[in-house]
Amino acid sequence: MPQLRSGVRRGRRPTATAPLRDTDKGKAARKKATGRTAGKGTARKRNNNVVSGNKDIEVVVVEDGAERNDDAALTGVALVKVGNNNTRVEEVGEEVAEKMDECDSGGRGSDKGLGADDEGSTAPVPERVQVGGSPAYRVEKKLGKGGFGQVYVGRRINSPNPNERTGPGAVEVALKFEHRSSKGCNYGPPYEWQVYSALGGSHGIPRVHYKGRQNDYYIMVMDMLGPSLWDVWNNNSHTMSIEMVACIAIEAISILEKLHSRGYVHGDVKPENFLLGPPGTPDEKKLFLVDLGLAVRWRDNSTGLHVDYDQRPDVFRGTVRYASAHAHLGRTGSRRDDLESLAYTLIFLLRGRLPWQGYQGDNKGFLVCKKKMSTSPEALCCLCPAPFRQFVEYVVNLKFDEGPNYAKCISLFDGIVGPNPDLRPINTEGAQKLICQVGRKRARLMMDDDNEEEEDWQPKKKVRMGMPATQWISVYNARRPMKQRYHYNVADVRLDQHIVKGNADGLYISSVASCSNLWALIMDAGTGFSAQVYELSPNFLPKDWIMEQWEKSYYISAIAGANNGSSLVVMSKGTQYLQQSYKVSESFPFKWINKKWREGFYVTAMATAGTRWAIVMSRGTGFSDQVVELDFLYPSEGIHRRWEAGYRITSTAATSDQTALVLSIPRRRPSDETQETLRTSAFPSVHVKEKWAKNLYIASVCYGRTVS
Ligand SMILES: Nc1ncnc2c1ncn2[C@@H]1O[C@H](COP(=O)(O)OP(=O)(O)OP(=O)(O)O)[C@@H](O)[C@H]1O
Repeated sequence: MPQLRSGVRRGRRPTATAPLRDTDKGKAARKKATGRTAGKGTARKRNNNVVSGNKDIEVVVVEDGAERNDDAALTGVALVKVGNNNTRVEEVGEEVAEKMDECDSGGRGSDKGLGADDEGSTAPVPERVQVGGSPAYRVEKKLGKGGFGQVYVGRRINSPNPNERTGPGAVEVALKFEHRSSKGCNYGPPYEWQVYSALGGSHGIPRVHYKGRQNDYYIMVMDMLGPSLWDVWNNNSHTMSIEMVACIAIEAISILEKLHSRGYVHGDVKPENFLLGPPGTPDEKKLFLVDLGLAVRWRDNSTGLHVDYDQRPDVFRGTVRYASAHAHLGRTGSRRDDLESLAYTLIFLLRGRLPWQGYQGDNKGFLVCKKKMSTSPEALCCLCPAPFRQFVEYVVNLKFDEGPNYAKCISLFDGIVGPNPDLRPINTEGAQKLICQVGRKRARLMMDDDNEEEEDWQPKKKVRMGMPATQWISVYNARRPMKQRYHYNVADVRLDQHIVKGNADGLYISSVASCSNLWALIMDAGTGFSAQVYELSPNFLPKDWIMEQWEKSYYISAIAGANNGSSLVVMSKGTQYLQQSYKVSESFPFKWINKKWREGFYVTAMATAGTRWAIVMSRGTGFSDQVVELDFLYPSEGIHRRWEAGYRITSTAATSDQTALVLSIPRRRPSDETQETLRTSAFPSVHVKEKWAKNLYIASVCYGRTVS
């Protein structure tokens, strides 16, 4: 069954006259299109000589194998040819990730990445510390080291009360050192200080008593805590009882609820960042969450509104093993991400391993995210009690701005732990308070005859199922009635005859796609082109041919690639483009796109061949802004959010792993901005006709990954 996506409609509908259209059988048009004939450079494969001297053309060609081809990972090199002569080498892609898991083989501290090379991690820390009006401390044993700082025991020198255990006068404190040259201190004191000022001492967050700079180090004096959950798991032969993990779930959810209620998301939830209180003290069964260096606001402080949705596929924040799939994909962090990371933390503690451990190399983040998306909650939680699966299912299906039902999540695990809170291996006091609060609120709601609390726990459409599927994605725009024609399952040898016939009928190719090494071809009378050429090539893409056509002032208007590596490139005259570049890459080249955006280029065509991507970017497009939605499944939520913000899909492409949609804001808005999308297993031949009947015409089509 096709899955109909409701589209957006803005502005007036034009007064409809019956649209003119052909069928896939290549029938003659019922009426000749508006007097246009195939232009002077008639749409045929041609081999004219190169005309030199066109200074407006910039060519960016990254040939297969000419670079590391891994834009998503680190730096690559692109050959940039300006005009006909000057070739220079350009660095493309900069390191954007803030913290990454560099070695995922397990082991404490080994999965914390950036910052390890900072001067701060090698320069010796002072032997004596006194900052911000604090007492003087002697620096003792090292407690831990992360990507940003190092944490040591601080022992008060000349303590008036040697029994003072906590608070500003405590004999023993934790000292977190960050070198002034470390990545987190580029603009002064570590960002984490601000977050601790806002959150320190709130339920489950340790208190910071003093902070200040001493010589080269920024130093934070905080409550001394005990082992992390990773330490406990590691010291217990890599196991943890179900009851212990269920208690951790209960208390961790209540800590996150409190942190979220203050407008923040933590951004790096993992076993290493949950610490117990110091052993042998009344807090030894109490859970704390540390490391607020990646915390961000999900709620704007001044407006009180949820922050805006965005996706920057080159930005990764967090730890690879536990990061949410949305974090991998560079989506703005929100409450759902902390809960997804908590779910992975719990499963890790319970099962001792996550299915995406062990990947290495430059594209590790990609492989881990792909595995996360294709692992169903059932597979992830097999052998775990049902509440764990229910929790995973709930959190991976949360929407960007959805308020999680924390109390309901806690109640899932409540049945696993013993009834007497005093006998539980982890103190669940905070969660008890939350459940009581919610209970009181619910009682009030029930008196008001309002059952809102329960609504968000109703079964909803599951987004992540763990079952990969490939489909056709077709995009339809409202247009004045016009002639449009499609062909699909077209073998190489049949292409020419369809194109010649279309041209004779006044049609030009507007989109191309490929499925199973057969081509799909959309031709219509609404392109505005005056001439068109095309090339069917065994290469992805045919560089020499493209450069020849560029010299003759043709610009790439549509591209498609087949699994066998061949490509179909369509170049046209009459586009509004002024300059064009393209890049072929092994992974989606978001860094390159980002760089070209800054130079005034916009994506105007995309294609894939197997796992490779080709992106064409042009100047003079008439777009005022552009964004990318990239996902391991059809990014339905992202598209709806972009639609609401005024974007419309302008290019699509998909591999068998990922779908990419480029959405743009046109400088001149059409009177009817209706756009709809459709996902179908077979080419949507019947559906296209239904769309035509509503004056909706195919604007873009591709075949690839839609379901995970
Ligand atoms: N208050 C504390 N008491 C005891 N140990 C602590 C305390 N704070 C941190 N630690 C230890 O130091 C380690 C590193 O601390 P933290 O996570 O804050 O540093 P980081 O550099 O920000 O780490 P990351 O790379 O995870 O961001 C923790 O995993 C923990 O073992």
